[in-house]
Amino acid sequence: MSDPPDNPGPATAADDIPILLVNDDPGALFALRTVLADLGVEIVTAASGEQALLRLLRQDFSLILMDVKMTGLDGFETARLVRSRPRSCETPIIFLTSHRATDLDRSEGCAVGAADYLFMPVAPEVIRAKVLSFTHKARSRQGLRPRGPVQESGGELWPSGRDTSLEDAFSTGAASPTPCIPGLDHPDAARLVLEHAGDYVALLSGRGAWLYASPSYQRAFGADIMPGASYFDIVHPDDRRRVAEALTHAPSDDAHVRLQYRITGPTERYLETDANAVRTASGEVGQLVIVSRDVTERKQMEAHVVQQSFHDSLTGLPNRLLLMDRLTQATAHRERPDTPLAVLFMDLDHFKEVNDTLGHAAGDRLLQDVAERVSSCVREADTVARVGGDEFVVLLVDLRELADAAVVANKIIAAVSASCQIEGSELHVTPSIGLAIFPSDGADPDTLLRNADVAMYHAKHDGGGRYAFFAAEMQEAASRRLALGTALQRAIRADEFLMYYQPKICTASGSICGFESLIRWPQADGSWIPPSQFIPVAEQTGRIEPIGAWAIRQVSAQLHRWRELGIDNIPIAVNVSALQFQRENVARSLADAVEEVGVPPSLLEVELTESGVMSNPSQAIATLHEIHSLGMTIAIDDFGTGYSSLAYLKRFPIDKLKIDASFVRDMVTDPNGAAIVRAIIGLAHVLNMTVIAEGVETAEQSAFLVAHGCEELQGFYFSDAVSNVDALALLGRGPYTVPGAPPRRPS
Ligand SMILES: Nc1nc2c(ncn2[C@@H]2O[C@@H]3COP(=O)(O)O[C@H]4[C@@H](O)[C@H](n5cnc6c(=O)[nH]c(N)nc65)O[C@@H]4COP(=O)(O)O[C@H]3[C@H]2O)c(=O)[nH]1
Repeated sequence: MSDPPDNPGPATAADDIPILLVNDDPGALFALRTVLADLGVEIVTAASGEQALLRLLRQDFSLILMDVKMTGLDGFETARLVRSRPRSCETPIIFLTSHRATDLDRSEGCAVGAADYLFMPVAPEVIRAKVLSFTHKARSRQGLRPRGPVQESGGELWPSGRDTSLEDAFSTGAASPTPCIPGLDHPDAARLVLEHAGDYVALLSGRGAWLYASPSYQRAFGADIMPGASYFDIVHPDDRRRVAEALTHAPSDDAHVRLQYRITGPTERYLETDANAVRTASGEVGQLVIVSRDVTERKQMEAHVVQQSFHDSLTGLPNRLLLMDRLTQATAHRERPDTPLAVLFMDLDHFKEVNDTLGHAAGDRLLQDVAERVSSCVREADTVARVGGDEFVVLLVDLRELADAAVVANKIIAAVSASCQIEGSELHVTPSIGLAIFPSDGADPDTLLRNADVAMYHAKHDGGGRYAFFAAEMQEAASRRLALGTALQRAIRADEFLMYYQPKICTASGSICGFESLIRWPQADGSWIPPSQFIPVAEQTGRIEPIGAWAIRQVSAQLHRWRELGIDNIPIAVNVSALQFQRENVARSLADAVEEVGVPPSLLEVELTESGVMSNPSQAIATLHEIHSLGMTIAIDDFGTGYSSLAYLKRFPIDKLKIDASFVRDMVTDPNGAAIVRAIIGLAHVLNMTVIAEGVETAEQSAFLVAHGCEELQGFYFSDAVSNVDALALLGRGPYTVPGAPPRRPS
């Protein structure tokens, strides 16, 4: 390689087109020159943008490596002038800049036609590779370009409109080029370049022994780097073979092989390495140039992002996304199709009550606890995922036989049902589990999950704390529920419901002391869909609100019509579902409905189920007081079927307890049933409440209830629920004879 003369003569042969290094920092120019010294490329230097343009007037270059920030003409401005000149408009320019370069710098560089950007500090190998790549390209283009000396002047050098004052400025004041000191072996040069390289740079023998390590490598791995020692000693044992194999395939051209691996040490750290091989004449790897950087933080960040995207943040379990992926893998690549694969869909019974009574923090703690318990019941290869609030899915992949799925389900039920201490409270929760088996219950992940969910619904419906295998009939039932939900939507829009009224009989007088409104849904074929079927579906599908609002309006309108007929002392009870009751504005909507038709609120009785009120007693107490303060009567329906807290019962403004029909049915035959009924009546009276019994079908039942002090009776023995017209007729008839009640004197 020869230094360029200050006053170069005719352009060099195209085979040997020099490159131009432009930098106003002599130290940087020196370092660059040194790095590129042994590439066999002629190097010309310029200490400013102006000097670079001057050089371009005299000769062509295969590549310009130019600093962006220079005093005088900066890199971008110089590039613009280079580009505006037809002779050099295609000369590739690589900008060298610091890591602090802003995106604005980058876009400006692109605008002026930067071929590449190198951010300092940069590994010498990278610069060398780039330079080689561009000079190769220039060589291959050489035949296409007109050769010959560069003309010093004339319109073809710069197009018209150029800044001639600039041209004049650098063509006269030509600063002398930086003196050139050749040789990579210059100790200062090597130190200057390599000490400032941010990456770790090393030269290894073909067998991986250290030949050279940059100071940065030495700082990081100190004692491990010894002459003759193997580079692979710093590579994690599990990654050594892979790294060694990859390095034997390292390319020797301007490409490189990139690999990531762990390094030895007390903590897990990762290197990312670009490797080039220097091959012998026979093609063997003679030496390896490796440029590495520590990417541990990046890997940790990536791992964190993956963890976040595929795992549930509360329990750390796989989320639905990861579950679906595992399920897809498991069903698509079944290695042993003869071994069953089971999907367990699990939901906690009454989880909402834990959340409502103990708060969300306790609920979260419980979910974490459940996650651990379920995970402890399955094998490593199985997957436990959390797919919703209190919903978990277990994918069992390694079952010997189908019955094992039931064994695991039982194990999970036992583990989850064991009591646990959460924030000072002892909790008992039970799970309901549905099982679906691949492929008989579903050949794809979606169907399997859906059917396991359907089976879970059945397990819950049967009382919870149990499992159920999916059966085709369940799907039919689920489809029926779905169809019912859709039909309900249509019925709401088409106003297809009717309100019926069942009388309540006063045991003392035998007269009707009120009605319970009961919704009816007539069908085109003359049949009815009972509310016990469609009200739960309406609750599950979010359609209970419009139905509940309709019922309240209907009852208010009925009360209004009767008042117009002079009947103003017969209250009507309306059923308010648990979901409706939990809405913030339930008292307001009740008040609005009666106000709208001018009916006194005292004529409206509100029937709430025991479980609806007790699921969140602290919230219920406020709502109950609100309703009560409006002047409405409050009755607790189905009393005895749920779990009432006596402490709350005392504090609730409840007027009436309604004994559930199941107790009424059993009480005359079952001593326990009788005891329960007596206890409810006694409790109500102690708490100053009235008692009503529903489902009274026989004279015997009536007599028992009357004998124990029950004030009101309701049931088929007296009357079924009837239309509003028939209800009016019932009001017109005389009092009922109430079995067990003392005979009345004729009035
Ligand atoms: N075996 C027997 N049954 C008797 C007897 N007397 C009355 N019944 C039935 O027992 C149920 C009593 O209503 P509920 O406990 O409030 O239970 C109601 C109530 O929870 C709900 N429901 C009915 N109408 C409405 C409504 O408008 N809104 C809401 N949210 N729920 C309603 O649907 C449930 C069932 O209502 P229905 O099918 O009308 O069934 C009614 C009624 O027809 C009897 O002597 N023997």
